[in-house]
Amino acid sequence: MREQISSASRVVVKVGSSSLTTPQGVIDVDRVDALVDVLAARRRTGTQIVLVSSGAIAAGLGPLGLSARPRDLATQQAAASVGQGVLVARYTSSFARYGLRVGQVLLTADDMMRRSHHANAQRTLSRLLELGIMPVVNENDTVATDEIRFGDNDRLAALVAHLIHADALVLLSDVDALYDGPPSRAGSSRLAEVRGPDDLVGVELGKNGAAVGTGGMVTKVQAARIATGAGVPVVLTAAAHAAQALAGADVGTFFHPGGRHPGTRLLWLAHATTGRGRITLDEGAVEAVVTRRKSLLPAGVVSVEGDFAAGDPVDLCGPRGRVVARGLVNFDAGEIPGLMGRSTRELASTLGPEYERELIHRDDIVILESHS
Ligand SMILES: Nc1ncnc2c1ncn2[C@@H]1O[C@H](COP(=O)(O)OP(=O)(O)O)[C@@H](O)[C@H]1O
Ligand SMILES: N[C@@H](CCC(=O)OP(=O)(O)O)C(=O)O
Repeated sequence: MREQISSASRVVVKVGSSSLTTPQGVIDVDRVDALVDVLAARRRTGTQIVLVSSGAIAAGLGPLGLSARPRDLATQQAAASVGQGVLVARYTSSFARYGLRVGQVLLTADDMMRRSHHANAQRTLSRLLELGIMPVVNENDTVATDEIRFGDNDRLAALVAHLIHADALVLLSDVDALYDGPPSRAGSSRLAEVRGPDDLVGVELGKNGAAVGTGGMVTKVQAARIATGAGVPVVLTAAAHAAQALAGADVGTFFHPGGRHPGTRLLWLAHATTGRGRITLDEGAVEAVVTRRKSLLPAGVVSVEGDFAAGDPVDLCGPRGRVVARGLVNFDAGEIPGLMGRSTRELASTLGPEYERELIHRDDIVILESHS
Protein backbone atom coordinates (compact mmCIF):
# COMPACT_ATOMS: atom_id res chain seq x y z
CA MET A 1 0.00 0.00 0.00
CA ARG A 2 2.93 2.30 0.68
CA GLU A 3 3.65 1.98 -3.08
CA GLN A 4 0.70 4.31 -3.53
CA ILE A 5 2.99 7.02 -2.16
CA SER A 6 6.15 6.06 -4.03
CA SER A 7 4.33 5.71 -7.35
CA ALA A 8 2.10 8.81 -7.01
CA SER A 9 2.39 11.23 -9.89
CA ARG A 10 0.73 14.14 -8.08
CA VAL A 11 1.43 14.66 -4.38
CA VAL A 12 0.42 17.27 -1.82
CA VAL A 13 3.03 17.73 0.93
CA LYS A 14 2.04 19.71 4.02
CA VAL A 15 4.66 20.94 6.45
CA GLY A 16 3.97 22.42 9.89
CA SER A 17 5.37 25.56 11.51
CA SER A 18 7.46 23.65 14.04
CA SER A 19 9.40 21.95 11.23
CA LEU A 20 10.38 25.23 9.57
CA THR A 21 11.00 27.78 12.28
CA THR A 22 13.03 28.08 15.46
CA PRO A 23 11.47 28.71 18.87
CA GLN A 24 12.81 32.28 18.51
CA GLY A 25 10.40 32.92 15.65
CA VAL A 26 12.74 32.93 12.71
CA ILE A 27 13.05 30.61 9.74
CA ASP A 28 15.34 27.65 10.18
CA VAL A 29 17.18 27.88 6.89
CA ASP A 30 18.83 24.47 7.18
CA ARG A 31 15.54 22.69 7.73
CA VAL A 32 13.85 24.54 4.86
CA ASP A 33 16.76 23.60 2.59
CA ALA A 34 16.64 19.98 3.74
CA LEU A 35 12.92 19.78 2.88
CA VAL A 36 13.47 21.47 -0.47
CA ASP A 37 16.28 18.96 -1.26
CA VAL A 38 13.80 16.12 -0.83
CA LEU A 39 11.01 17.78 -2.83
CA ALA A 40 13.33 18.77 -5.66
CA ALA A 41 14.65 15.20 -5.88
CA ARG A 42 11.12 13.85 -6.19
CA ARG A 43 10.28 16.53 -8.76
CA ARG A 44 13.18 15.30 -10.91
CA THR A 45 11.41 11.95 -11.23
CA GLY A 46 8.49 13.75 -12.90
CA THR A 47 6.16 13.91 -9.89
CA GLN A 48 4.05 17.04 -9.60
CA ILE A 49 4.10 18.44 -6.07
CA VAL A 50 2.02 21.07 -4.31
CA LEU A 51 3.56 22.24 -1.05
CA VAL A 52 1.17 23.43 1.64
CA SER A 53 3.37 25.29 4.07
CA SER A 54 2.52 26.73 7.48
CA GLY A 55 4.93 28.96 9.28
CA ALA A 56 3.83 32.48 8.33
CA ILE A 57 2.80 33.42 11.86
CA ALA A 58 5.80 31.68 13.43
CA ALA A 59 8.24 33.32 10.98
CA GLY A 60 6.75 36.75 11.68
CA LEU A 61 7.32 36.58 15.45
CA GLY A 62 11.07 37.30 15.40
CA PRO A 63 10.85 40.25 12.96
CA LEU A 64 8.06 41.77 15.08
CA GLY A 65 9.97 41.27 18.33
CA LEU A 66 7.37 38.88 19.73
CA SER A 67 8.55 36.05 21.95
CA ALA A 68 5.43 33.86 21.67
CA ARG A 69 2.51 33.28 19.34
CA PRO A 70 0.08 36.16 20.07
CA ARG A 71 -3.39 35.29 21.32
CA ASP A 72 -5.35 37.96 19.49
CA LEU A 73 -6.29 37.49 15.88
CA ALA A 74 -5.17 40.93 14.65
CA THR A 75 -1.61 40.44 15.91
CA GLN A 76 -1.52 36.91 14.51
CA GLN A 77 -2.59 38.37 11.17
CA ALA A 78 0.09 41.06 11.37
CA ALA A 79 2.69 38.38 12.12
CA ALA A 80 1.40 36.27 9.22
CA SER A 81 1.62 39.25 6.90
CA VAL A 82 5.28 39.80 7.76
CA GLY A 83 6.16 36.11 8.02
CA GLN A 84 4.51 34.98 4.77
CA GLY A 85 6.78 37.25 2.73
CA VAL A 86 9.86 36.00 4.53
CA LEU A 87 8.75 32.38 4.14
CA VAL A 88 8.08 32.59 0.41
CA ALA A 89 11.33 34.49 -0.17
CA ARG A 90 13.13 31.65 1.59
CA TYR A 91 11.41 28.97 -0.52
CA THR A 92 12.09 30.99 -3.67
CA SER A 93 15.83 31.04 -3.07
CA SER A 94 15.95 27.49 -1.77
CA PHE A 95 14.12 26.00 -4.81
CA ALA A 96 16.20 28.24 -7.11
CA ARG A 97 19.22 26.08 -6.18
CA TYR A 98 17.53 23.43 -8.35
CA GLY A 99 16.33 25.82 -11.05
CA LEU A 100 12.77 25.53 -9.73
CA ARG A 101 10.39 28.46 -9.50
CA VAL A 102 7.86 28.99 -6.73
CA GLY A 103 4.28 30.34 -7.01
CA GLN A 104 2.51 31.59 -3.88
CA VAL A 105 -1.17 30.60 -3.53
CA LEU A 106 -3.13 31.95 -0.56
CA LEU A 107 -6.54 30.38 0.03
CA THR A 108 -9.42 30.89 2.43
CA ALA A 109 -11.97 28.34 3.55
CA ASP A 110 -14.51 30.16 1.40
CA ASP A 111 -12.40 29.53 -1.68
CA MET A 112 -12.86 25.83 -1.09
CA MET A 113 -16.62 26.10 -0.96
CA ARG A 114 -17.97 28.78 -3.26
CA ARG A 115 -18.32 27.35 -6.72
CA SER A 116 -16.63 30.19 -8.62
CA HIS A 117 -13.66 30.54 -6.24
CA HIS A 118 -13.22 26.82 -6.09
CA ALA A 119 -13.02 26.53 -9.87
CA ASN A 120 -10.54 29.41 -9.92
CA ALA A 121 -8.25 27.84 -7.33
CA GLN A 122 -8.37 24.55 -9.22
CA ARG A 123 -7.53 26.23 -12.52
CA THR A 124 -4.64 28.24 -11.10
CA LEU A 125 -3.06 25.27 -9.34
CA SER A 126 -3.37 23.09 -12.44
CA ARG A 127 -1.81 25.77 -14.62
CA LEU A 128 1.08 26.28 -12.19
CA LEU A 129 1.76 22.53 -12.26
CA GLU A 130 1.59 22.43 -16.07
CA LEU A 131 4.11 25.28 -16.16
CA GLY A 132 6.46 23.31 -13.93
CA ILE A 133 6.12 25.75 -11.02
CA MET A 134 6.14 24.62 -7.40
CA PRO A 135 2.93 26.02 -5.83
CA VAL A 136 3.39 26.98 -2.18
CA VAL A 137 -0.03 27.18 -0.55
CA ASN A 138 -1.00 28.71 2.78
CA GLU A 139 -4.21 29.96 4.32
CA ASN A 140 -4.78 33.63 3.56
CA ASP A 141 -4.39 34.52 7.22
CA THR A 142 -4.58 38.28 6.82
CA VAL A 143 -8.16 38.28 5.53
CA ALA A 144 -9.61 35.21 7.25
CA THR A 145 -11.68 36.13 10.30
CA ASP A 146 -12.19 33.80 13.24
CA GLU A 147 -15.44 32.30 11.94
CA ILE A 148 -14.25 31.50 8.47
CA ARG A 149 -10.75 30.51 9.34
CA PHE A 150 -9.39 26.99 9.05
CA GLY A 151 -6.72 27.96 11.58
CA ASP A 152 -4.74 24.88 10.66
CA ASN A 153 -3.32 23.87 7.34
CA ASP A 154 -3.87 20.15 7.85
CA ARG A 155 -7.48 20.20 6.67
CA LEU A 156 -6.68 22.78 4.00
CA ALA A 157 -4.03 20.39 2.64
CA ALA A 158 -6.55 17.53 2.54
CA LEU A 159 -9.01 19.67 0.57
CA VAL A 160 -6.27 20.82 -1.80
CA ALA A 161 -5.32 17.16 -2.35
CA HIS A 162 -8.88 16.42 -3.36
CA LEU A 163 -9.20 19.63 -5.38
CA ILE A 164 -6.22 18.84 -7.61
CA HIS A 165 -6.90 15.07 -7.75
CA ALA A 166 -3.66 14.26 -5.97
CA ASP A 167 -2.63 10.61 -5.65
CA ALA A 168 -1.20 11.07 -2.16
CA LEU A 169 -1.02 13.44 0.80
CA VAL A 170 2.08 13.62 3.01
CA LEU A 171 1.67 15.43 6.36
CA LEU A 172 5.01 16.45 7.86
CA SER A 173 5.27 17.51 11.48
CA ASP A 174 7.70 17.49 14.39
CA VAL A 175 6.48 14.08 15.54
CA ASP A 176 7.47 10.96 13.60
CA ALA A 177 4.05 9.24 13.62
CA LEU A 178 0.65 9.03 15.21
CA TYR A 179 0.95 7.36 18.62
CA ASP A 180 -1.78 5.73 20.67
CA GLY A 181 -1.14 8.30 23.42
CA PRO A 182 1.00 11.40 23.95
CA PRO A 183 4.38 10.58 22.39
CA SER A 184 6.17 11.92 25.46
CA ARG A 185 4.44 9.35 27.69
CA ALA A 186 6.42 6.16 28.28
CA GLY A 187 4.65 3.20 26.73
CA SER A 188 2.90 5.08 23.92
CA SER A 189 3.37 3.17 20.73
CA ARG A 190 3.40 4.12 17.06
CA LEU A 191 0.48 3.24 14.81
CA ALA A 192 2.12 2.04 11.58
CA GLU A 193 -1.18 2.11 9.71
CA VAL A 194 -4.78 3.14 10.08
CA ARG A 195 -7.29 1.19 7.98
CA GLY A 196 -10.41 2.98 9.19
CA PRO A 197 -12.09 4.63 12.20
CA ASP A 198 -11.96 1.41 14.25
CA ASP A 199 -8.16 1.64 14.37
CA LEU A 200 -8.49 5.02 16.10
CA VAL A 201 -10.70 3.84 18.95
CA GLY A 202 -8.88 4.54 22.22
CA VAL A 203 -6.16 6.65 20.59
CA GLU A 204 -5.53 9.81 22.62
CA LEU A 205 -5.13 12.82 20.41
CA GLY A 206 -3.55 15.94 21.91
CA LYS A 207 -5.28 19.15 20.84
CA ASN A 208 -2.32 21.36 21.44
CA GLY A 209 0.64 21.02 19.25
CA ALA A 210 4.11 22.44 19.56
CA ALA A 211 4.40 26.03 20.79
CA VAL A 212 4.23 27.49 17.29
CA GLY A 213 1.90 24.94 15.69
CA THR A 214 -1.87 24.74 15.87
CA GLY A 215 -4.32 21.93 16.07
CA GLY A 216 -1.96 19.20 17.29
CA MET A 217 -2.85 15.68 16.23
CA VAL A 218 -6.60 16.28 16.14
CA THR A 219 -6.54 18.30 12.93
CA LYS A 220 -4.05 15.90 11.34
CA VAL A 221 -6.33 12.95 11.95
CA GLN A 222 -9.29 14.99 10.65
CA ALA A 223 -7.24 15.83 7.56
CA ALA A 224 -6.41 12.16 7.08
CA ARG A 225 -10.11 11.34 7.33
CA ILE A 226 -11.02 13.97 4.74
CA ALA A 227 -8.34 12.80 2.31
CA THR A 228 -8.86 9.06 2.71
CA GLY A 229 -12.62 9.63 2.46
CA ALA A 230 -11.91 11.16 -0.92
CA GLY A 231 -9.80 8.18 -1.97
CA VAL A 232 -6.39 9.78 -1.28
CA PRO A 233 -3.84 7.78 0.81
CA VAL A 234 -2.03 9.71 3.56
CA VAL A 235 1.31 9.37 5.33
CA LEU A 236 1.94 11.29 8.53
CA THR A 237 5.52 11.58 9.71
CA ALA A 238 8.30 13.93 10.77
CA ALA A 239 9.79 16.37 8.28
CA ALA A 240 13.13 14.67 8.92
CA HIS A 241 11.65 11.47 7.42
CA ALA A 242 10.16 13.14 4.33
CA ALA A 243 12.45 11.31 1.89
CA GLN A 244 11.66 7.87 3.32
CA ALA A 245 7.92 8.65 3.46
CA LEU A 246 7.88 9.70 -0.20
CA ALA A 247 9.87 6.58 -1.11
CA GLY A 248 7.18 4.41 0.48
CA ALA A 249 9.36 3.23 3.39
CA ASP A 250 7.80 2.01 6.63
CA VAL A 251 7.98 5.29 8.53
CA GLY A 252 5.24 7.30 10.21
CA THR A 253 1.59 6.32 9.97
CA PHE A 254 -0.07 5.26 6.72
CA PHE A 255 -3.80 5.95 6.40
CA HIS A 256 -5.48 3.68 3.87
CA PRO A 257 -7.76 5.40 1.37
CA GLY A 258 -11.49 4.72 1.28
CA GLY A 259 -13.41 4.37 -1.93
CA ARG A 260 -15.64 7.42 -2.04
CA HIS A 261 -15.06 10.53 -4.12
CA PRO A 262 -17.47 13.23 -2.94
CA GLY A 263 -17.11 16.78 -4.27
CA THR A 264 -14.64 19.02 -2.48
CA ARG A 265 -17.35 21.47 -1.53
CA LEU A 266 -19.29 18.77 0.27
CA LEU A 267 -16.16 17.50 1.99
CA TRP A 268 -15.58 21.03 3.19
CA LEU A 269 -19.15 21.31 4.39
CA ALA A 270 -19.01 18.05 6.31
CA HIS A 271 -15.62 18.36 7.92
CA ALA A 272 -14.16 21.81 7.81
CA THR A 273 -16.89 24.22 8.68
CA THR A 274 -19.58 24.87 11.24
CA GLY A 275 -23.10 26.02 10.46
CA ARG A 276 -23.75 29.75 10.68
CA GLY A 277 -27.33 29.03 11.73
CA ARG A 278 -29.87 26.26 12.23
CA ILE A 279 -32.94 25.35 10.26
CA THR A 280 -35.36 22.94 11.92
CA LEU A 281 -37.23 20.53 9.64
CA ASP A 282 -40.45 18.60 10.21
CA GLU A 283 -40.34 14.77 10.07
CA GLY A 284 -41.41 14.67 6.44
CA ALA A 285 -38.62 17.01 5.38
CA VAL A 286 -36.02 15.02 7.36
CA GLU A 287 -37.17 11.90 5.54
CA ALA A 288 -37.05 13.65 2.16
CA VAL A 289 -33.62 15.19 2.69
CA VAL A 290 -31.81 12.42 4.59
CA THR A 291 -33.39 9.25 3.21
CA ARG A 292 -34.53 10.26 -0.26
CA ARG A 293 -31.73 12.83 -0.80
CA LYS A 294 -34.18 15.48 -2.00
CA SER A 295 -33.72 19.26 -1.96
CA LEU A 296 -35.07 21.10 1.08
CA LEU A 297 -38.22 23.08 0.27
CA PRO A 298 -39.63 25.90 2.45
CA ALA A 299 -42.75 23.81 3.14
CA GLY A 300 -40.80 21.43 5.42
CA VAL A 301 -39.22 24.11 7.62
CA VAL A 302 -40.58 24.81 11.10
CA SER A 303 -38.07 27.31 12.50
CA VAL A 304 -34.85 29.17 11.79
CA GLU A 305 -32.11 30.50 14.07
CA GLY A 306 -28.98 32.53 13.41
CA ASP A 307 -27.95 35.42 11.24
CA PHE A 308 -26.73 33.98 7.96
CA ALA A 309 -26.70 35.15 4.38
CA ALA A 310 -27.57 33.30 1.19
CA GLY A 311 -24.66 30.99 0.31
CA ASP A 312 -23.69 30.32 3.95
CA PRO A 313 -23.48 26.86 5.51
CA VAL A 314 -26.32 26.05 7.93
CA ASP A 315 -27.10 23.02 10.08
CA LEU A 316 -30.33 21.14 9.36
CA CYS A 317 -32.00 19.69 12.46
CA GLY A 318 -34.79 17.23 12.99
CA PRO A 319 -37.86 18.17 15.07
CA ARG A 320 -36.07 17.13 18.29
CA GLY A 321 -33.03 19.29 17.57
CA ARG A 322 -30.62 16.61 16.35
CA VAL A 323 -28.35 17.87 13.55
CA VAL A 324 -28.87 15.57 10.57
CA ALA A 325 -27.27 17.43 7.67
CA ARG A 326 -25.57 20.62 6.61
CA GLY A 327 -26.22 22.66 3.51
CA LEU A 328 -25.55 25.89 1.64
CA VAL A 329 -28.71 27.92 1.95
CA ASN A 330 -30.23 29.92 -0.93
CA PHE A 331 -31.87 32.64 1.20
CA ASP A 332 -30.85 35.09 3.93
CA ALA A 333 -32.00 34.15 7.47
CA GLY A 334 -34.41 37.12 7.54
CA GLU A 335 -36.30 35.92 4.46
CA ILE A 336 -37.04 32.42 5.71
CA PRO A 337 -39.79 33.05 8.32
CA GLY A 338 -41.96 34.47 5.53
CA LEU A 339 -41.45 31.35 3.41
CA MET A 340 -41.69 28.58 6.03
CA GLY A 341 -44.47 26.03 5.72
CA ARG A 342 -45.57 27.36 2.32
CA SER A 343 -45.48 25.45 -0.95
CA THR A 344 -43.11 26.64 -3.66
CA ARG A 345 -46.06 26.97 -6.06
CA GLU A 346 -47.91 29.28 -3.67
CA LEU A 347 -44.74 31.30 -3.01
CA ALA A 348 -44.16 31.70 -6.75
CA SER A 349 -47.70 32.87 -7.38
CA THR A 350 -47.76 35.38 -4.50
CA LEU A 351 -44.12 36.56 -4.37
CA GLY A 352 -42.86 35.97 -7.91
CA PRO A 353 -41.14 33.24 -9.90
CA GLU A 354 -37.76 33.73 -8.17
CA TYR A 355 -39.34 32.19 -5.03
CA GLU A 356 -39.97 28.90 -6.79
CA ARG A 357 -36.48 27.73 -5.92
CA GLU A 358 -35.60 25.28 -3.18
CA LEU A 359 -34.33 26.53 0.16
CA ILE A 360 -31.27 24.29 -0.23
CA HIS A 361 -30.52 22.36 -3.41
CA ARG A 362 -29.77 18.67 -2.90
CA ASP A 363 -26.33 19.09 -4.54
CA ASP A 364 -25.51 21.52 -1.74
CA ILE A 365 -26.51 19.20 1.13
CA VAL A 366 -24.26 16.78 2.94
CA ILE A 367 -25.78 14.21 5.28
CA LEU A 368 -23.72 14.07 8.45
CA GLU A 369 -22.00 10.75 8.93
CA SER A 370 -23.97 9.18 11.72
CA HIS A 371 -27.12 9.52 9.61
CA SER A 372 -25.88 8.29 6.25
N1 LIG B 1 -1.45 10.71 19.77
C1 LIG B 1 -0.48 11.53 19.34
N2 LIG B 1 0.47 11.06 18.50
C2 LIG B 1 1.44 11.87 18.02
N3 LIG B 1 1.56 13.18 18.36
C3 LIG B 1 0.66 13.72 19.19
C4 LIG B 1 -0.41 12.93 19.72
N4 LIG B 1 -1.17 13.73 20.50
C5 LIG B 1 -0.60 14.96 20.46
N5 LIG B 1 0.51 14.99 19.68
C6 LIG B 1 1.35 16.19 19.46
O1 LIG B 1 0.98 16.84 18.23
C7 LIG B 1 2.09 17.65 17.85
C8 LIG B 1 2.02 18.00 16.37
O2 LIG B 1 1.04 19.00 16.16
P1 LIG B 1 1.41 20.49 15.69
O3 LIG B 1 2.36 21.11 16.65
O4 LIG B 1 0.12 21.17 15.40
O5 LIG B 1 2.22 20.18 14.37
P2 LIG B 1 2.58 21.03 13.09
O6 LIG B 1 3.12 22.36 13.52
O7 LIG B 1 3.61 20.17 12.45
O8 LIG B 1 1.32 21.12 12.27
C9 LIG B 1 3.29 16.82 18.21
O9 LIG B 1 4.34 17.64 18.65
C10 LIG B 1 2.82 15.89 19.33
O10 LIG B 1 3.43 16.17 20.56
N1 LIG C 1 -1.52 29.83 8.18
C1 LIG C 1 -0.85 29.58 9.43
C2 LIG C 1 -0.88 28.10 9.62
C3 LIG C 1 -1.00 27.70 11.02
C4 LIG C 1 -0.89 26.16 11.08
O1 LIG C 1 -1.64 25.39 10.47
O2 LIG C 1 0.15 25.75 11.72
P1 LIG C 1 0.65 24.22 11.85
O3 LIG C 1 -0.17 23.54 12.89
O4 LIG C 1 2.05 24.40 12.23
O5 LIG C 1 0.51 23.54 10.52
C5 LIG C 1 0.61 30.06 9.32
O6 LIG C 1 1.18 30.02 8.25
O7 LIG C 1 1.15 30.46 10.35
